[in-house]
Amino acid sequence: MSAEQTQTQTQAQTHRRLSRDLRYWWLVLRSFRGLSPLRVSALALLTLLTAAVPAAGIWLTADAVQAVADAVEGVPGAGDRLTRAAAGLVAVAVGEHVLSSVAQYLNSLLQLEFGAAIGEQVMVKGTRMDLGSYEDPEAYDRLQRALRESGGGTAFEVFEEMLRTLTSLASLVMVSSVLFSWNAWLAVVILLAPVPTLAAHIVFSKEGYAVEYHRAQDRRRAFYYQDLTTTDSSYKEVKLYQLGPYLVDRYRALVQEFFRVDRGLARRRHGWSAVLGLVSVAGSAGALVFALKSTVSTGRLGELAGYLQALGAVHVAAGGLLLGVATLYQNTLFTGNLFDYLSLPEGSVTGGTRPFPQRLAHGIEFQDVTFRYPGTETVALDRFSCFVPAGTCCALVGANGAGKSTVVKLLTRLYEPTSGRILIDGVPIEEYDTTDLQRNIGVVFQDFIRYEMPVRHNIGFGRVEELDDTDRIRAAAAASGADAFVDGFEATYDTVLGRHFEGGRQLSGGQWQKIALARAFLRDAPIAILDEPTAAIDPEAEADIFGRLRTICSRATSLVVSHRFSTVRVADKILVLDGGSLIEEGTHGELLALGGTYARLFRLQADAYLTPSGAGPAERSGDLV
Ligand SMILES: Nc1ncnc2c1ncn2[C@@H]1O[C@H](COP(=O)(O)OP(=O)(O)OP(=O)(O)O)[C@@H](O)[C@H]1O
Repeated sequence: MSAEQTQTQTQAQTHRRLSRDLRYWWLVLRSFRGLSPLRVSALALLTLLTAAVPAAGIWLTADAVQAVADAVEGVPGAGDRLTRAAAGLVAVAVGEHVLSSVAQYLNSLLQLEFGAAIGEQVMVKGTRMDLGSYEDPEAYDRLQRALRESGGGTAFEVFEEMLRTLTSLASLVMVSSVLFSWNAWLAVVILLAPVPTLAAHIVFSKEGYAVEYHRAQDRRRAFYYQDLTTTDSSYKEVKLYQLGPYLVDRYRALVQEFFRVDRGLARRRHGWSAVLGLVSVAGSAGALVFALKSTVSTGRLGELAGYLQALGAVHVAAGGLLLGVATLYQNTLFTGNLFDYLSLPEGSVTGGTRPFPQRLAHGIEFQDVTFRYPGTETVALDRFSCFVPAGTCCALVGANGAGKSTVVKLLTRLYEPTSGRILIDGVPIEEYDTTDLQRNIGVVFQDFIRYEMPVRHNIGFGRVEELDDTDRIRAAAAASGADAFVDGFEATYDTVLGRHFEGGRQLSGGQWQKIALARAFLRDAPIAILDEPTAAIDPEAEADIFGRLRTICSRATSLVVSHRFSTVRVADKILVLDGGSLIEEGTHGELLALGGTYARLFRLQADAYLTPSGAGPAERSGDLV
């Protein structure tokens, strides 16, 4: 590439970066829209007013010192000038104090308001994102980077730095006009002195950000190792497999690598800052000597006092500018993570306007559905077709990775099929209003949530608008068998579950699962999906739930994913998946008679239970289907 092309490319990059930064600044300012306009404008005005303080101070100091010198010489009127200048200096000092006290108060209020608003926006956005954004590592990294900014602290700092930079600039301009009115050359030297240090700060802030950006995965890994050694859910395994030292070693290796890179950066940053800072110091010292010498020839002592104060004022304003620009640059990049996240496209899964039926009349149909997870080549479903008649209970079985949960994700519209169609009551699924569709599906996922909240919420979240309807919550708990233990709690449905909060009560795995089932039952929706709903529930309770499933989900068309044949056999229809395709379907009896995969696996599991001694059922059959 020629030097000219490289230059053009660099210019284009700079241009792109600048317009991106301008966009982020605009987004930061726009985020203030919902906050108190009076507070925002008062803060901006007060902060900018403080910019006039240094120039006024220099002017008045020069006046006062000259008046003192003239008074000593007995120049007429010098005493009055001195009184005026001294009064001016006092007024400026008091004014600055009042302005900055009020500005600090407004600043702290706005910071609280801003943090709360951004935190809320991040949460709302999280609920609107596609599942793909959570399951794709790159998108998840972006999400995590944004979460780190979700307190709004960095974005607010950008606002503060914009103000500080503007104030410092305004202050420099005003000080310059005073200095230029005295001596142009001296003004130039004083003003340029801080530039080299400024340049070093900007360059290294940029490098620091790039380093942090590229290590996002490793940072997350380090947090993960920390998490494994400090959370209740992983404690038992880490302890008994003695994983502690290994995890600490992995963590240490990562942070040592961070340290190695950061040390290199710190050496260069501080080395260059020291060298370039020396240039700045030399500039200021030269200006000082020049000011002293020129005062000898002009005899204007007031101006000398002004120069000396100006050196300090320029140092402070340039420092403010330096800090403002450097931190503004770095924080703009970090806050970019937040705004990039907030402006991510929402819901690639598109829906229509058709309301979802209260009860299915025909059924659910998958027609030649193929699905690949975004960013992967693996075909999770391969021309999958099936029909689940309305009002029936259909079971999905298949080996691990066969595609069962993927069917659930497509039916619940968490993903869109790559090709093929899903019809509900003969209508393509995308014609239904997505929110309405999701409201009309009661689902228990394999990895359901254990809300660290009262039982009422854990069950009531099935119909959040009816959280206070204790009778319905009780009925749902009775349907899943959760009432048996909840009624035994002192605070019954107001008992807080989990261990994270004070007074929380921990449940067993099976009890949690019954609570999750109650949540889905409460929904009383036309479609019920239970993805491995009873894996942790004892066989007696499982038989009871499934024996009554039709009564519990009386209006529903249900889809049950299970590895347990005792659960599966009661279904009206069983779909057997293998490698993302449907390989067999029928009732339990029909599939046994067919003598295919289902029959083989059923017998394997049944034999394992009937084997009098030796290997236990789990060992013999495992999770074969
Ligand atoms: N989020 C994802 N991103 C990429 N690939 C995925 C994702 N989830 C699942 N897969 C892949 O899709 C295929 C089907 O997975 P799925 O979870 O549907 O299987 P399953 O039948 O439910 O398995 P199991 O019985 O273990 O729950 C598997 O090959 C799996 O590796």
